[in-house]
This record gives sequence, structure tokens and C-alpha cells, in this order.
Amino acid sequence: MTNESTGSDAGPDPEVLVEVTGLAVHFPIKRGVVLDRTVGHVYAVDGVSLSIRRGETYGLVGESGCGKSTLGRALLRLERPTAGSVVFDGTDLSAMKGEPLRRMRRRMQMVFQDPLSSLDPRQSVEALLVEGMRAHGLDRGREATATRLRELLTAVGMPVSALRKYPHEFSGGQRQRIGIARALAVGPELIVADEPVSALDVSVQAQVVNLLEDLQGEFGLTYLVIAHDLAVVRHIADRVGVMYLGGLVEEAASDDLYAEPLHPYTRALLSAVPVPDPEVEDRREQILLSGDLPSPAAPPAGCRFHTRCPWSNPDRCGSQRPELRTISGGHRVACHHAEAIRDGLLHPATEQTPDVTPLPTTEPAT
Ligand SMILES: Nc1ncnc2c1ncn2[C@@H]1O[C@H](COP(=O)(O)OP(=O)(O)OP(=O)(O)O)[C@@H](O)[C@H]1O
Repeated sequence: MTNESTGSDAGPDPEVLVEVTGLAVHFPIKRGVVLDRTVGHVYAVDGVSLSIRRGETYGLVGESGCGKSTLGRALLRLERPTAGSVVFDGTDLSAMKGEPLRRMRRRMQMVFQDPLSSLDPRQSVEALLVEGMRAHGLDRGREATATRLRELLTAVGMPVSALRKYPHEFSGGQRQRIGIARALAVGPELIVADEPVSALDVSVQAQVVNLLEDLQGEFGLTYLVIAHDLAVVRHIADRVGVMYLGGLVEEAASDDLYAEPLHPYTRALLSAVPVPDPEVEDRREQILLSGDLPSPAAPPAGCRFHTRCPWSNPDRCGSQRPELRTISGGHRVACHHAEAIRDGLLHPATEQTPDVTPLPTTEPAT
């Protein structure tokens, strides 16, 4: 059993590849043409601690704007943290710069949502793949490079003839395969895949997800997969973290999270995912989240979810921000009511706030 990233003093766990502790990324909001004053901050990521083990897939989910991409970018040190640390394979990236950071970046790559916008349209596939290798000194002569390019294309299920073509000549799924080959070209250990399939047709999504899984086995990769679609993450992730307004509100092994979500926000997200079995669909709890996501420039005090929560208690939830704490095994939840929810003592149909409109359920009235 590996230790959780809860800031314990157990020492570094050799099974952990990435350790994030108290990570914050705040973007200044500037006003004024001449003085360029800072008038506030966007609290995009605000105190996240998590760990990613070697060879696992960690899924990060949440609504648009909750800070998933910023967290992913901060992991690769593409964003400088305002506070906290990111330790990759025992090395703290927070203070790194220059050549050591560049060398470290070879070990961590990113796959983007829209391959067309992340691939330079004027470069052939060959040039795109060689560019990354060259930047990291991995372009070792014509023969060796040609062999490597063939290996990469074969690995992602593309014909070698693709090398002479340009990104616009491919379908979305093929372009994503090229984006993945580009990330693989430098031999990374960690890949942050930011919405890797959300721009693709549903029929193609499964192929790309399967490809990512195959490559993980073949190359021993560790993944952080960012997605707003819980269905995608459910299929691919070993563990899932749910983000809301810059913070992690729940984290658990994938099966546990989907079987017994304990944070009201996770419950609401899952209740919005249709279930194919009509009987189960009729019986299951449905929680509609009303109201928009509050601005990350002015997050609510206390629990950040309390303004939309069916179980919010104004005194406690409106003033005390709940810690992400272990409820059982590796299941961590940031909610004052997590135990009561687990024990079935709260039900959205009986406790209501004006911010959330629970749908009637078919449960018999008690
Ligand atoms: N460079 C930046 N400067 C200022 N604000 C930023 C910057 N990057 C992101 N933000 C803001 O930080 C918040 C979190 O953005 P982020 O892209 O991380 O969220 P997300 O969950 O990935 O959403 P999406 O799925 O829409 O990309 C948003 O309010 C966003 O507008």
C-alpha cells in the first residue's frame, strides 16, 4: 500500500512519480494602461495536494474553468506556482529553471485537446516529430532518426507514408495519434493529456483511449488525464480526482468513486451522466446543480461549493473550508458532511437550499 499525499511525515514513497503539495497558481488581474495595477487575482488552483504513482492513470475531472488545465500545466512547470511544490521523481520543480528544467521537461510531455491547434500546419509530420527530438538532443543522424520515426508511427497505428503529409490532410483521430507520437518522440515518463478525446467523434474517442492504454503498457507511461467527461475518465483512470473552483473536493480509486461518490458535487456530476439501464435510470438519485460556477476571482468563503450544495449548513459550510480528508482507504473527501452522506443520513429531496433544485426521486416517502 502506498502512502497518500496528505503531507504526512512518512518520507518519499518510491512508487510515487509526482508529488504535488499545497499547489497554488494565482493569476493577477491587471487594470490601467499606464500604471498596470493588480486589482485582484484569479485563484485558478488554490491549495491542491495529490500524488501520481508510477505507471498509473490519474483522471482529473470538473467543470470548465475549475483549474484542471492550469494544474496540468503547473505539473509540467509550464506555469510557475504561486505557492506549494511539485516534486517529480524526487526533484522539486518549483525553483528549477534554465538547462536543468529543460532536461527535466523531456521526461514530461503534454497531449492537447485540439491536435490541429497544437501542431504547426506548415510543418510535415516528419518535421513535427523531429523538432521535439532535436530540441532535446535526440536527433542522432539520418538512419537512427528514420528508424525512430518509423517506430513512433507504428506505435500510434499510422502508416509510415504519413511522414510526408501535413496535419490538415488527416482526420481528427489521426491528428491526435500524431500529437501522441510527438509527445512519445522524446521518451517521456509522464504524459499530461488535456481533454485528449473531447474534440473527437464518439466512435473515434474509444480508439484513442484504447491507444493510450496500449502505449501505457508498452512504454511504462504514467498519465494525468484531464477531462470534463466523467465517462472518459471512468474507462481509463485507476484513480480519479474531482476539482471544483481550484480545489480537489474528492479523490478515490476509480471504481470506488463511481460506486460511492461522497462529495455532493461528485454526486451531482455523476447524477447527470445517463445510465443505459432504464430501471436503474428511474430509481437513481438525481441532483441538478443550479446556478453558475462562482468566479474563481471571488470564490465563496468557507466550502467553495456551499452556494450550490443541497446539504449546505450556512454556519459551518459558509465559514470553514473543509480539508480533503481520508474517509476510508484511499477515499479522500473535502466535505463536512462526508460521513453523514456515506451513512445515508442526508438526502437531497429532504434537505434543500434555494440554490439547488433536486429532482423528485421514485424512492418511497418515509
Ligand atoms: N494565463 C491566465 N491568465 C489569467 N487567468 C487564467 C489564465 N489561465 C487560466 N486562467 C483562468 O483560470 C481559471 C481556470 O482555468 P483552467 O483553464 O485551468 O480551467 P479548466 O478547468 O481547465 O477549464 P477548461 O476545461 O475550460 O479549460 C479560469 O477562470 C481561467 O479563465
